[in-house]
Formats: sequence, C-alpha cells, structure tokens
Amino acid sequence: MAEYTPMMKQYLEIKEKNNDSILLFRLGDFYETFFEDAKKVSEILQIVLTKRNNHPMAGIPYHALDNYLKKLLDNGLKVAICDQVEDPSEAKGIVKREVTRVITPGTIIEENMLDENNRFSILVDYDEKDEEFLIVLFDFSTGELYIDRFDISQNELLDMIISNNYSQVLLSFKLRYLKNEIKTLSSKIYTEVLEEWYFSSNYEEHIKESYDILTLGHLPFDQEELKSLDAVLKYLELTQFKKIKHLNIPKKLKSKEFMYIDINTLNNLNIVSNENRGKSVYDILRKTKTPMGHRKLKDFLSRPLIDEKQINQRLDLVEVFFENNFLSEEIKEYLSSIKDIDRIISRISLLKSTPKDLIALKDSLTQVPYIKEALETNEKTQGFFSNVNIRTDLKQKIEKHIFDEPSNEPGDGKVIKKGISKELDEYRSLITDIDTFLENIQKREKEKTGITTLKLGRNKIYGFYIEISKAQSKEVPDEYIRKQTLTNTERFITEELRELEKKVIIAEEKVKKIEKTIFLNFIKDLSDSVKDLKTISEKISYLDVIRSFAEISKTNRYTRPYFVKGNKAKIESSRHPVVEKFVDNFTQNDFEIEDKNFIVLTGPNMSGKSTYLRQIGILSILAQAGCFVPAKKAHIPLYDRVFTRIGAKDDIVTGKSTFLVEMMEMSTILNQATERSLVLLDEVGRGTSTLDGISVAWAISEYLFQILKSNTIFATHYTELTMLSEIYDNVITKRVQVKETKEGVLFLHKIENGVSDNSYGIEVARLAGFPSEIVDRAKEVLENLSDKVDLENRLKKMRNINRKKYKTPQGQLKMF
Ligand SMILES: Nc1ncnc2c1ncn2[C@@H]1O[C@H](COP(=O)(O)OP(=O)(O)OP(=O)(O)O)[C@@H](O)[C@H]1O
Repeated sequence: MAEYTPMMKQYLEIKEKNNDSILLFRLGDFYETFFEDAKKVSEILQIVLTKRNNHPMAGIPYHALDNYLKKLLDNGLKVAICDQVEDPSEAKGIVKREVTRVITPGTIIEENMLDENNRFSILVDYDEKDEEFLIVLFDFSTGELYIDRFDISQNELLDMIISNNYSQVLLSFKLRYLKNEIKTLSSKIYTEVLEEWYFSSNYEEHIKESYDILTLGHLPFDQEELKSLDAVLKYLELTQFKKIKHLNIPKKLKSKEFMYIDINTLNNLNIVSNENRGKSVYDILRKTKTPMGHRKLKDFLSRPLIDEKQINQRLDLVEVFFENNFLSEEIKEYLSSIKDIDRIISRISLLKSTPKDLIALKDSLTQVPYIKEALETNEKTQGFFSNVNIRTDLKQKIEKHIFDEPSNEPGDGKVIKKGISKELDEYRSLITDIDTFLENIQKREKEKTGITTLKLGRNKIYGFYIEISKAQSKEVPDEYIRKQTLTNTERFITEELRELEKKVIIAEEKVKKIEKTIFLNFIKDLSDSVKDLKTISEKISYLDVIRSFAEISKTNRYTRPYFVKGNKAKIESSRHPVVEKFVDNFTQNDFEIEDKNFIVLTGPNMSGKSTYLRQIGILSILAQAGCFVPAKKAHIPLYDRVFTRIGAKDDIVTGKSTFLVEMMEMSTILNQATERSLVLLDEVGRGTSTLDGISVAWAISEYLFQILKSNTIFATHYTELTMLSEIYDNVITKRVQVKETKEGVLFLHKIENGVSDNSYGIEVARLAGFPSEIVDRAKEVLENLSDKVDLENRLKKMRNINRKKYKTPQGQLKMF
C-alpha cells in the first residue's frame, strides 16, 4: 500500500522546498499543518493535534489566519503560506497549490497585526577592507529604508541589535557565527543568514528596476552598500514572490543633514518611548493625529537637523500654527480622519490590500483638498501642496467602484458597486432576487397544496428545501422528493427548486470570480499611483508633526529658539519638558556659556543635577528638530551631536561591568565629539574607587576642553574636580542651591555659580525612610572618616597639579 495519498505527496514536495518554514497548506476552509509542523503549531496555538492516515495534523480556519500567524511569528517562526492557485471546480486531478508568500516577523503587512510604530528590520554585512559593519534598516510595512556603515566592535553591534528591538535580523554569510550569539542574548529576535549569492556584484540593474530609476549615480552609496541593499531587495522578493516596488529610496542613517543621536543618548534623554523609562519626550509631544505623523514625530526627534536654514523653515511653519489657532484646529480636524496611508500603499503595491483599505484611502484622500484649501488662506502656508498631485481622481475612482462599507474580502458581491460590470450585476441580481423568488414559490405552493405549515428555506450544506410539519407531510404532492427528516418536520425538494439551486450556485461562483478579478485589476491599476500617494503621505505626516509642535508649544508655553554662531549659549528659564509635568513647582533654570564652556556641576543627590543636564540636551534636540523649546528665551549653538554619559548600567550583552561600560561609552565620546558638540556627563568615574574615578574624570575633562572644545556639563559628586576651574580658564563651576533648615535639607533645584560643599547623601537616606538609628550611625561614621585636613591637602595638591597640555587629537581610541 502506498504510504501517502497524492495530495500528501504534493504537500511533501512543497514542504521540502520550504524546509525552514512552518508550511500552512490550504485545504478547503482550513490551513493544515502536518508532521513536526503540526506538533509545533498545536503546542504554540493550543489547538487540537489530530491524525490523518496516522500522520499528525493540526489546522486553523483560513479566515482566522492573521490571529494565529501573529502568535507563530512571535515565537520566532517563519511561515510559508501555501494556497490553491487554481479553481478547485476547474482542476483536473489535484488542485494546483503553491507557496504564495513567506512571512517572517519583519515582513508583516496585515493591518491587524501591526500597531502604529515602525517595525524596522536590520541587515548586517561586514566590509573587510574598511573593517566596518554595513547596515541596512528597513521597515517593510511602510517602505522606509536606511543604509550606513558603522565602525564599531562586534559587541557594540550586538548591543545595538538587542537594544533596538528590531523585528528581524538578516546576517550576511560572513557573519553567520553571530546567529547563535544573538539567539542566546535574545531568544525572541528572529535571525536568518543570507547566503553569498544574495550579495552579488550584479546589483545595478536589479536596484534600478526595483526603484524604477535610470541610474544609481545620484545615490550616495558605494558598491558594498548597494550590494547590501540588493540583498534586502532579493530577500523580500523571495518571501513575497513579487517584485518589490514600494520601498523608499534609501537614505543614509548618519547623513550630514542630520544630527546623529546614538541609542545611549536617545535612551538617556528618554527622547522616544521606552517601556521601562516612564513618559518620554515623544509621549509629551505626541499631538500628532495620523499614524504616519506619529512615526514621523519619532523620526524628527531622533534625527534632528543640522542645517540652520532647514530648521528655520520648520520653525517658521510651526510659528504660523502657533500664532493661528483657528487654522491649527481646523487642520487638526481634517488630519484626524486620515488613516495609515503608508501601509495601505505597501499593501496596494504588494497586491495584498483589502476593500477596507481602499475605503480608508478614499476617506483619507477626501481630507487632502480641505487641508490644501485651508492652508491656502495663509500666505506662509499657501504653497505647501503646490507641485503635489493630490489625486482627487483616485478618490472618485474608489467612490465609483467600491461600496462604502464593503466586506473584508471581494467575492460575495458586496465590494464592487453596481454599474461596473454588467455580467457581475446580472449574476448578483439573480442572487439577490432569490429571496423574492422563493417567497413567490412558497406562496404558490401553499395555495396549491393547502399545506399551511409549508415553508421554503435554504441551508448551506443541503441547499434549497420545502419544509413541512410531520403531521402534514403525508399531504405532499407526488412531485415532492423527500430530502431530509428532522424531529418535527420533513424536508422536500422539487425539480424546479433543483434548477433554481443550480442557477444560484453558478451565479455565486461567477460573482466570486468576477468580483475578485475586478478588485485585483483595480488594485493593479492603483499600484501605478504609489509614487503620488507616497508624496501625499509624506506631506501629510510632515504637516502633522509641525502642527503638533505648534500645539504643544502653545499649551506648554514653549518659545522659538534662535541659533547663534560659535559656542555661546544663553537660555533663560528653561524647563525639562517631561519632569515639569510630574512635579508641582518646577524650578526654571538658566544656562549660559560665554567664554567658559566646560561646566562642573556639583550638588547633593536628588538636587536636580541630572534633570538640568538632560533638559539642556533635550532643549537642543527639540530646537534642531524644529520645535519650540521649554524656556523663556533660547539662543543656542547648532550642535553637530549631543553626547551623553549618564547613569549606570551593566552590559546585558557581554556581561561587562558598570565601569567598563561607562569607560567604553566615554571612549566613544572622546573619539567622536567635536567643538560643535554638546557633551553631557553625569558622574563619570563613579563606578570605581574614588581616587581612580577622580583621576580618570580629571584627565577626560582636560582632554575635552583642551582638544575637543565641546560645550560640556559634567555633573559630579567629586568636589575635587571643581579645582579644574582654578587651573584652567575654560572651566566654570556651578552648583545646585540647597537650604538647610531645622527639619532637614531643602532642595531648591536652582542652579547658581559656585561649588557645593556637601553631598548630603545621608540626608537622602533619611528622606528615603531609613530608620533614624541607621541615619545617626552613618553620621557618626562620616564624622570619623571625613578628615578635613586630608581633604584640604588633597585640594591643595590638585591645585598644584601640573597643567596638562594635550597636543593633538589622539588617534582613534580603538574600542573593544
Ligand atoms: N528644576 C526642578 N524643579 C522641581 N523639581 C525638580 C527639578 N529638578 C529635579 N527635580 C526633582 O528632583 C528629583 C531628582 O532630580 P535629579 O535626578 O535631577 O537629581 P540629581 O541631583 O541628579 O540626583 P543624583 O545625584 O542622586 O543622581 C527629580 O525626579 C524631580 O522630581
């Protein structure tokens, strides 16, 4: 006896070609899995594991696919969808089946499987010649794409991969060995290795074709970078079984146009949402109304501009809405009903969009002319949509073709409107008229037979029937054929009904086919408009962010920042945009840099040093993103980068100590900061013995203000560092005001010139609720330990320490 049926053989053949995936095999209304796949799937999805010819089998209803898919992907699996690719009614023998799509966590496009956030995936390759990692970041669902090179160590790369929470990682064959390491560090991240052929030298034609461009000359990428891009395109094509046309032209991640903010700084300043860090700057600023706007806001905040003209263009627009509340509110209203156009575009381009997508697109496009018209009432915004085709034609086309409330899938006659296809209309009316037909027949038969309980009905499985109560069933005419017996009734059929049933079945099949074809052609047609739609979406998201900046600036009393040449800065009454929301009376602080641009900031624990330091960083990022800033006045330099070294964390990736991590981060800053950078250091050197810590901090400081000349705030508990100001001209000391009262110490959070003379650590312990006995004992120990004479001697020594004169910037301090 043959072991497998012909269909199982078909399954096995397809499975063999998709061995790395769970194969979902379409069988009727189910996607079935077999053998090991079935065991895995039934365990993950908690569904019944059955048997077919003794082989394990588990199935999921096709209409619930999305819910189950998400779970499979979340469990790090790759899923191949195998569909019937011919009409079963027309198939000779086994219905032809093919894998139509392979889905991985990074290639999801289904609306109900995505939230508003970006889903970036990362491809990593290694350039041996330059000893750099090549990175492509892409969000398949929106089409965003970035390429760049990173001169970082392998551990830093791993850290970057883990801490950025990418949807999936593609490793070039050269980095195959990292796959296990990534798996060990985070079992959740889906990782695949791309073999050598993905990275071929014949990339040019393929890229040109994908982007529909004639030359690659204008792209700022070298051969190796383009090869990596091509590998991504190939990978996506192989998973989608389609040409990929919806990706954006790649941009450089660290482009000279943008301030590059590393992930540490983004986290330290809590710029964008991070589950573990409470409210972020993004959360406070998020008055955007569209999903594209939310994502664009994150992008603006994590990649502020460098060019003053471009920043001022944004600020000018913000100012318009800031001053014109009516216009702002009106635009807000229009924006509120705009849907996620980016993702609809992606689905259109992949021919995967649903009827509801089209209605969402239509509703969105309906708003655009209103927005355009409203913007035209103000001379500063009137040109906003000039040169943009706002595609009212598409809106009309959708309106003409698609029902306002269509079903989820074409095929039941409730998607394509009347008047589009005569054939469809005819078959559809046959189906819709059937109820009237049946009613007429019922009436006629009742009168003819005199059977009062006679009813006509339709059942999905048994088809049409005449139902008569058991008591009256003996009175039926001869032409009634018995079909089914139920408890209290009998069901019959007649030749006439059979004929009618046949007609309806044919009509339903026709409607299904015709409507699906019309819909698919409609989407194919729409896919030619992807470029225009992308432009509209880009404009909308930009406007959304600008308007949101204005609204938040107005409600939170922000002010327009101005940029000055050189390093000088003068900020009056600045606030921390997030902390001010959570404390009753936020103390405003000034920040001024004249000729001394290295600030040593001292103050007790909990006095507000970190808050101050962070708010100065955030303020510059906001300003360069094009937003007003939380201050009364802000005249600030344009920074090329903002660096931070704040807080203590152990390295989750390689188990490095707090101090080592701290030194590695510091080393990055020393390598990369320039005289146009802002450097924010919070307690650097703390992770080791006091003397080592002070010495390292001292040397770092000298290097920073002598060679790098960056504007720097260095918050520290090491009072010794304040001596720098006595030795060097560019150093100034600031402290946080503290008031000692009978009840204890009062933190005023006010920054002033000078040196803090006490760190009040024990006071903080008392505030934290330590038992008074322990607090008293600590004071006693402190009394004995703090040898004032010794400290004064130390300070004297510091004062006399020979001045270090660093000569030239050091060569690259190579990291681990
Ligand atoms: N300007 C301010 N106005 C009002 N409250 C503030 C201000 N700055 C800080 N605070 C409050 O003080 C708390 C502690 O501030 P912060 O963390 O900045 O102190 P710190 O001096 O850096 O402490 P440590 O040295 O222990 O790190 C904040 O969480 C906030 O509640």
